[in-house]
Amino acid sequence: MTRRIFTLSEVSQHKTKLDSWLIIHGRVLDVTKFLEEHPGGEEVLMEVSGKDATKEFEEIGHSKAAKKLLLKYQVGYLQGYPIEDDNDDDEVIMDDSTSSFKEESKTKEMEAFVINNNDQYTSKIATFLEFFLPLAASLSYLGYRYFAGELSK
Ligand code: HEM
Repeated sequence: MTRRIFTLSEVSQHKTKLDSWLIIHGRVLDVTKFLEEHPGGEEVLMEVSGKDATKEFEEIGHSKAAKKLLLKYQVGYLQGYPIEDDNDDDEVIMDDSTSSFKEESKTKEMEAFVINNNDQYTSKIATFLEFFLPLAASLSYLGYRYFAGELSK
C-alpha cells in the first residue's frame, strides 16, 4: 500500500475536508481522519492540503513522536522522490512495504560493495606488480652484471 507512487497532480486532487492528502518528505499522506486530531489544528493542515507540506512541517519543529505518527497516514510515495534519502529517522516504525524498500536499498548497497570488492582485488594485483616487477628487473640486471663480469675474466 505505502509503495504506491503518486504524481503531484494526483495528490493535488485531494484537498477537501472529506478527502485531504499532503506530502511530507516524499511520503504521500491521507490526513482526512487526522484533521480533527491534529494538535496544531485542522486549519493549518487544510492550508497545505493537496500540496507538499515538508517545509511547513519542518518549520514547526515537530517532535519525533509526530514524525512517527505521520507514517500511520502514509498511502504512498511521490513520483521521482529519491527513496534512499528518506531514512532520516532511525526509529521510524516500518510496515512491511517500507521494509521492502529498505531491502531494495540494501541490495543496491550490496551491489556497490561487490563493485568495491573488485576494485580492492585490482589494487592488490597492482601492488603485487608494483613491488615484484622492479624487484625482478633489478635481479635480472645484477645477474647480467655478474655473468658479464665472469665472462670477461
Ligand atoms: C501527518 C502530518 C502531521 C502530523 C502527524 C502532525 C503531528 C503533530 C503533533 C503530534 C503535534 C504536537 C507537537 C509535537 O509533537 O510536535 C503537532 C503540532 C503542530 N503541528 Fe503538526 N503534524 C502534521 C502536519 C503538520 C503540518 C503540515 C503543519 C503545518 C502546515 C503542522 C503544524 C503544526 C502546528 C502549528 C502545531 C502546533 C505547534 C505548537 O503548538 O507549538 N503540522 N503536529
